[in-house]
Amino acid sequence: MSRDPVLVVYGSKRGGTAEIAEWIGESLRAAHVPAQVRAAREVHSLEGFGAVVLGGALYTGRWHRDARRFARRFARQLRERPVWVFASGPLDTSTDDGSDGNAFGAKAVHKCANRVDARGTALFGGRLEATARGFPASAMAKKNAGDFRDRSRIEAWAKEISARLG
Ligand SMILES: Cc1cc2nc3c(=O)[nH]c(=O)nc-3n(C[C@H](O)[C@H](O)[C@H](O)COP(=O)(O)O)c2cc1C
Repeated sequence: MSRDPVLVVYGSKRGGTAEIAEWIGESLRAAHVPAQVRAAREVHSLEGFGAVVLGGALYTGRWHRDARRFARRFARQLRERPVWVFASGPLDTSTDDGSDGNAFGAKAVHKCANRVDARGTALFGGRLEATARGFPASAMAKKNAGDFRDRSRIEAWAKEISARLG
């Protein structure tokens, strides 16, 4: 097994995707794979990391800017390492079967994943709190608030990663 830690990085606006990244980090460590979790915009080098899991929230059909920038900035280094990509978005259970479901923006995520030769890409449900402030989130929250992140599915995905790194 590679001794270098896995870097789990995320772009998140309202914290839901950041928490998914933490769950992934915890699952990797539980499988004896060292992992560090960071906000994508705070990472300035991939040196010392053996693999990367890059995730971002979906907003208006786009992957979070920090995730896109990270993929662009480190494209070459990412292609030299095992990489997995995820996105969190739909406020429903449509991705629970492993498909892209109603994830508006999934295409852009797959495109980015291809560019960095990702070994796997997963789309997860999102979370929008009923108390979300600011427009249009507050208006959306009136109809679509809820937590659609399936933690056990996310942990199973992380376990697959640890098995492939092992
Ligand atoms: C204004 C707004 C736009 C959104 N646009 C999309 C979208 O285009 N596609 C999608 O799948 N989810 C969309 N969502 C759902 C978010 O991706 C979901 O709430 C996600 O969990 C947010 O992650 P974060 O808490 O890490 O910011 C949108 C949510 C809001 C509030």
